[in-house]
Amino acid sequence: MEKLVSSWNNVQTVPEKHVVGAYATEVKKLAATILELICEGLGLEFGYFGGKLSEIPSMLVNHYPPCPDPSLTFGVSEHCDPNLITILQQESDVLGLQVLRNGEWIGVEPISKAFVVNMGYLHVNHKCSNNKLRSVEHRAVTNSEKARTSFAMFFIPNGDSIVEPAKALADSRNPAIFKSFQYKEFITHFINRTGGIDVALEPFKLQA
Ligand SMILES: O=C(O)CCC(=O)C(=O)O
Ligand SMILES: [Fe+2]
Repeated sequence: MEKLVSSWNNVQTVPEKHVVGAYATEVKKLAATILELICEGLGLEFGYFGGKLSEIPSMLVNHYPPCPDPSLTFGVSEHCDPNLITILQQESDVLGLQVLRNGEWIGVEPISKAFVVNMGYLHVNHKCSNNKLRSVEHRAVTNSEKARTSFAMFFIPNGDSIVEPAKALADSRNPAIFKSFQYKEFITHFINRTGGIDVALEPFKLQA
């Protein structure tokens, strides 16, 4: 985490680096605990998601000024986060985040002192676990009167790390449907893709 904070040395727009650094450190611990609990729940070995798969913390502060006509623009259009796990704090009581459930967009009400935990897009790679872990499509809408701010901390795999269906979760009844790939191969394809998010993993699918 020191690396993250020292990388802000030239960033004049982070006024309270020690506060942000302390926040990032605590959120990182939370993410590590959640990832360990997920491992335990899925029957994966201790530390499966630790290390390289969640090595790079990245913080994004989203600020959405009021928009006179929210029907004209999204704050953030629909997407799945292309990382391992995201811990999001909705700062104010303004509704903005929506998740797609059964084809319907549902508002995620901000709860004071609570985080939203998003499984990243890489978890579609765990379809071999019968979708026990799903990445949810989400978006942020704007508000006609109030500004909104959210803080997202993304935990991103190291570019060289290998992403693959967990061997402990794939068997003859639930065969792996994706091949192993390096995270950097995926993210390059994800960024440069021409279609929707459902095509981002196409090149990594195993032949049926
Ligand atoms: O502002 C939000 O609630 C969502 C932001 C988001 O999805 C993102 O930064 O990836
Ligand atoms: Fe997101």
